[in-house]
Parts: sequence; structure tokens; C-alpha cells
Amino acid sequence: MSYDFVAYPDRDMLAIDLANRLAGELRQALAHADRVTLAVPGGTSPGPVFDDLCAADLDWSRVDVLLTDERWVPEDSPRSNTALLRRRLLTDRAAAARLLPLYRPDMECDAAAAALAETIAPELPLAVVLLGMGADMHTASLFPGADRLDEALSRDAPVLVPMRAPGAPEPRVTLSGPVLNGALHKHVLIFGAEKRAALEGARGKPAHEAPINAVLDGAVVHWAE
Ligand SMILES: O=C(O)[C@H](O)[C@@H](O)[C@H](O)[C@H](O)COP(=O)(O)O
Repeated sequence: MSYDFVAYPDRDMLAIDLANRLAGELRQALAHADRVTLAVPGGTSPGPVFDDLCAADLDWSRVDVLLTDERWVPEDSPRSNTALLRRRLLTDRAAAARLLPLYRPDMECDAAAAALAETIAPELPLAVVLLGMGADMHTASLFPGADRLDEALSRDAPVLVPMRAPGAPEPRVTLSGPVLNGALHKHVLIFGAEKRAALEGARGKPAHEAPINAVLDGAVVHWAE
């Protein structure tokens, strides 16, 4: 497994450069397809990247945007990744993009996963995916010890998998390993010494112990203190 590791002098420089890279990859994909799909994480790390990316000069009306995973909470919850996306990415020029939802207020996550996947599947493969990582080496909602992790990492995994895990405060839905690895461009965003050490510590571990290892091959990891 090999990936590129890019260390930045600070988080602002990382956000600017990563946003530019993502925009360039989307522009390139748009030159070859009518519509392209971008998947991004929630959590606390990607906000500054979204703040730069949303202003990128590209034809956002031909971009489908979805989350890599969502916590099963309503959009008015402070834990909602969908709310984060609407607030920080789907604004400015990127307001013209189409959101492919990963949450249904009217359904439980197990039943909703199949319904949501029907909207997502026709827009695959992903042109670009940005992933985060937890210090426990989870990515998206592929958590060590999660109830359906093996299924989500298997070759014949469904597009979306409901997930419950000791490390997740609420039920989740997550894009599966094959969907994430089907992306033309994969980027991982991590901040801080703890996550850098966790990434180093993941080397050689099986994916069920370090799910990040399931998606690192061919990825670019972007890190700042
Ligand atoms: O729902 C989420 O939390 C994310 O999609 C998740 O996969 C995130 O990328 C990691 O948990 C890192 O989160 P932080 O960026 O907050 O450290």
C-alpha cells in the first residue's frame, strides 16, 4: 500500500492548497463528463477547506456533492454533517452544486440506507473523495469494532452501509470501502500530532483494526500540526 504524505507549515496553507487541488481535479473531471461527483467528510477538520473550495471557479451546476458518512441526527442537530456541508461548502459558487443526501428524516438509518443508495449509485464512481480520519484510525464511519465493518470493506459491499460502533455516539450511514476506493482521486485530511502518530501506527495493521488502511492506497494524505 502506498500513499503520498504532504506536510504543510500550517492549517491555512493546507486548506488553500488542498482546496485548489480538489478544484483542479473537479475541473479536469468536468472536461470529460457531463456530471461529476465529489464526496467529503463531516467532522471538525474540513471546514477551512470548504471555506476555500466553495469559491472555486468551476461549473458547480454539474457537480453532485455528498458526504462520505452521516450521523443519524436531524439537520438542526449540532452533530449534523449535512448542516455543516450546507453552511460551509454549498455556498458561494458551490451553492449551484446538487446535494445527494445521506440522511432521511422520515426513516431509520437501516431502512434509509438502501433508499438513499438508489439516488447515489447512478452518480458513481466518485471523481474526488476527501476523507478525514479519527485517532482510532477510522475513516468515514468505518470504525474499528463497528457492527458491519467487514461487510462495508468487502468487495461486494453495498453503496451505503448503516453502521453502529462503540466509537460513534449515534447510528451512522457510510459509503462503503469499494465506493471510496472507486474514486479517481482520494485525499485524506488530518490535523495534529496525535493523528499523524495514529497514521504511522496503522502501518501493517489489518483493515478491520485500522480501517484507514482500506482506503490509503493511491491517496494523498494532507497533514498540518
Ligand atoms: O462524521 C464524521 O465525524 C466524519 O465524517 C468522520 O469520518 C471524520 O472525518 C473523522 O471522525 C475525523 O473527524 P474530525 O475531523 O472531527 O477529527
